[in-house]
Amino acid sequence: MKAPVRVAVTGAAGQIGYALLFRIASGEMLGKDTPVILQLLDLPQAQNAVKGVMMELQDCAFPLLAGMVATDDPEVAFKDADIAILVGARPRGPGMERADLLSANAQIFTVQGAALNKVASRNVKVLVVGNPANTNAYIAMKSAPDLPAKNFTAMLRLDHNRALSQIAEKTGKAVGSIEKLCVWGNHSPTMYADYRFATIDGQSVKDMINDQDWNANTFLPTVGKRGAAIIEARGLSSAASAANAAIDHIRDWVLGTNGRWVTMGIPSDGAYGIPKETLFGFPVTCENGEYTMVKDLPIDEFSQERINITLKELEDEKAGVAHLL
Ligand SMILES: NC(=O)C1=CN([C@@H]2O[C@H](COP(=O)(O)OP(=O)(O)OC[C@H]3O[C@@H](n4cnc5c(N)ncnc54)[C@H](O)[C@@H]3O)[C@@H](O)[C@H]2O)C=CC1
Ligand SMILES: O=C([O-])CC(=O)C(=O)O
Repeated sequence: MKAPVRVAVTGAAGQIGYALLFRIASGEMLGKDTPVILQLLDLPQAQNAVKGVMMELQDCAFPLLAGMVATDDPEVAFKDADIAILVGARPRGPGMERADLLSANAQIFTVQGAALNKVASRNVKVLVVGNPANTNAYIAMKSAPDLPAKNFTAMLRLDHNRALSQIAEKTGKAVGSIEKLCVWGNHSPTMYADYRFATIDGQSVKDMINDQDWNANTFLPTVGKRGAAIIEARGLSSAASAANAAIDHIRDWVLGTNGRWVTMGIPSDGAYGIPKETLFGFPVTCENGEYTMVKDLPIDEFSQERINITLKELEDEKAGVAHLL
């Protein structure tokens, strides 16, 4: 048995928290040989609800659950954390865009970035889920100057998974057979899900679909507006699929992807003309606990236009929070 891994989860009493914690404790995120200690953060008024979730976790008798802490203090929640999943933030309701949450949520991430900086493991892997996820991850990263910037990531995996399923449906092939898909940019309707490089059993997905009208007018809007469609249908934003994407993101980062591409929101190193440190969705592969961006992909005119639009939105969001940093 390995040593326990300290996993901090914020927003532990929320709906994503409820779909996430049991799967982490059962070993689905870090493997069936890795015990975990859950360090749960939520607001003071949610502490009772967190206690209830902890009682249920206890009642599952998970052999891998080596300990639990509940707190409203980020410096307690992040103490020596190896992994920090920052979910706690306000979700949007019908008619809102994720960027509308910026003023409500931005300050959460200055405080939590500073707390991570002070008390977390120096190798902590941070995943920001709370919206707007890219800019919140950027704020946390800038608020934690003593931690490596590369440790701060934003969740684009739900978009990636949504795109996989749309392509599987269109081609009639199995989701698991699709390789080399990626989603560029912001977790917002401007994201650019790109199947130009994707293959199924070695065959080009672009050639199989061969329908640019479907790409531009059906696929991209469906993936880009899926979060809003779920809010419309459920009256609440996605929770189980978001928790599932968070599990996928951390599992792949920690345990590796065996050469397969996945999408992560990561600080740019300047590649593809994306300014350094911009938290942007890129194709990556993961190995030995590190991600590596897939470089030197050709960007055609349509793709460049889409990338410019999502970049512009991120730059505007960044300008909007400059006063906090
Ligand atoms: N990146 C992505 O793909 C996705 C992101 N989201 C976002 O995730 C966030 C959480 O969503 P839900 O769980 O559905 O919301 P929720 O409202 O059910 O739960 C949020 C929880 O966070 C807590 N919280 C609020 N401020 C906090 C703080 N400063 N510290 C610690 N906890 C705090 C609340 O008390 C609540 O328990 C939202 O911002 C939502 O928009 C949701 C789906 C997908
Ligand atoms: O749409 C929302 O507000 C929640 C979310 O980020 C998603 O489902 O992609």
